[in-house]
Amino acid sequence: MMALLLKSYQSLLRGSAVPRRSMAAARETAGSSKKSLDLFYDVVSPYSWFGFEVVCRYRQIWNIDLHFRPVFLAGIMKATGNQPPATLPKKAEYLNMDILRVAKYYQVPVQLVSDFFGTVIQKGSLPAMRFITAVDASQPQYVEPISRELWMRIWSRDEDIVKPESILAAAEKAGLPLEDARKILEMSNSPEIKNRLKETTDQALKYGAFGLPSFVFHVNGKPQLIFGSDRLELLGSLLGEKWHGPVPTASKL
Ligand SMILES: N[C@@H](CCC(=O)N[C@@H](CS)C(=O)NCC(=O)O)C(=O)O
Repeated sequence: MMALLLKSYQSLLRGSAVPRRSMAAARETAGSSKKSLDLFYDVVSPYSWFGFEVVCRYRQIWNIDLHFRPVFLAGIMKATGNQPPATLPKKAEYLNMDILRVAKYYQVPVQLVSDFFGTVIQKGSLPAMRFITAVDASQPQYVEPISRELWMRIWSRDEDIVKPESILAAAEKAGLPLEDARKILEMSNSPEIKNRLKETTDQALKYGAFGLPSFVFHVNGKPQLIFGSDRLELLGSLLGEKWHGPVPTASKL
């Protein structure tokens, strides 16, 4: 396991992880019947969690080749001059209701955080998103469960996601062996991983992202961006697929 981990880290250092976009373009031109969909997300964002869970549910139904693209939301906000919506008091009031309604409707166990400013704005998510990026570079099969466990911490149980022990606890819950998790945590502070997260964030910005979740798919080689977990019906329609509600297995297909 560790040998595998080191091998993928070495290949990352050699730069073999860089041309990820050209791989997606190649998949499209190869005429694969699977539709490629990039999901740009940050675990600091509860709406990203909604989008993440619903597209995971639709992966088989829509025959999607789903690519998790961890990014840094604060970087997107800074680069675009956007503000987290909840920093506007009236919006924050509304969002506190909206998030709980959507959580129930989408069946994702989101709860409000007790200290929005301290948790989301001040602490943020940089160490967590660097860790997910390092997992993506070394053991990508864990990106989905680790992202989910980090969301469970911050947006369901109101727990920390930036301390090393918090990240390791999430990794353990996701089934990543502790020894691997420690190595990946160390690797997450390397310039390569910092750059990789920055590159993915820049890529989202190039597609036109200003917030999260952002979904990108390609039509005739042209990227199409969709913002929001409330635009999944539209996303399905653009992919030529049918929307069966946020919990498709529970509905009549
Ligand atoms: N209506 C969208 C809202 C998504 C949203 O508010 N995302 C936040 C992060 S949690 C964001 O990046 N907002 C940027 C903006 O609203 O301009 C949804 O339902 O998903």
